[in-house]
Amino acid sequence: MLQINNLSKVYVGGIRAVQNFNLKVLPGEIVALAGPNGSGKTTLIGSILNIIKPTTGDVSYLQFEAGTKEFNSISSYIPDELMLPELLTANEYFDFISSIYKNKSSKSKRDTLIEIFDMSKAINRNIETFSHGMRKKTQLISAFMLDVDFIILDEPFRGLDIEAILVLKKLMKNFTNKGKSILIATHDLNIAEEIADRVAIISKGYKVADGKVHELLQDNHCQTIEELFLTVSNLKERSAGYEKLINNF
Ligand SMILES: Nc1ncnc2c1ncn2[C@@H]1O[C@H](COP(=O)(O)OP(=O)(O)OP(=O)(O)O)[C@@H](O)[C@H]1O
Repeated sequence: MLQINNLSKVYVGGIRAVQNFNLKVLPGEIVALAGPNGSGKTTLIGSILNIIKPTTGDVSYLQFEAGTKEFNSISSYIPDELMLPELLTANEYFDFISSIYKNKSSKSKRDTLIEIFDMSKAINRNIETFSHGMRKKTQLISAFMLDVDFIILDEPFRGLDIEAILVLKKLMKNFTNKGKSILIATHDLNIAEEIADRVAIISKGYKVADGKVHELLQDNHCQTIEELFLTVSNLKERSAGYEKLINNF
């Protein structure tokens, strides 16, 4: 189980990006993390990856603390930015990732992923020649070819075509059906509702909702996940205000 315990982050200058945040991602679960711009998602993910040092609190998976060799060897991460080594071919990049994860990388999984993401013809080309979607697929293949216990995905569906979206949804379900865990950060609430077992909403650094979507809708007297998001993020009044502005635009 991935566990974020009472995590807070105050940046230099006093900005409180994350405040007393707790979250569990159980084996077999997909949890979606959503929140308005600037609400603390990136800070939280950075803390899980040990790129950002929390002011208080910690992150662990079973007995392994974030930042340890053990923690890193059982996790993989796909960032939203498509930063890849441009002068390597996709195949060379996969070799490189495999060499880091050593025996945790599977050649047969890699071949299957290349096939189902329709990348067979591209893998011997330099990444610098890839489109946005091909870069995303390259990152997804590099994460799902590994035998890790949990994956963190930042906006994994952004820029993928319809077929790749369907493939990714199935892959994610297949991964968690084996008792593994996925945390995705996304602004796409419809996909979050469709694929996540639980949704956690962060607003101004605080966790303001965490649960199954149908239960959260009921508890907050909301009809849709968008309405829920605006309600728990305290943005409902603002949204009524800008509706007026748009009507008079
Ligand atoms: N390095 C930094 N120094 C100071 N403040 C920062 C730093 N990084 C982020 N912040 C602040 O922390 C808060 C949370 O930012 P964060 O990037 O975690 O939000 P986010 O939810 O990922 O936003 P978005 O959806 O726009 O990507 C914001 O107020 C932001 O200005």
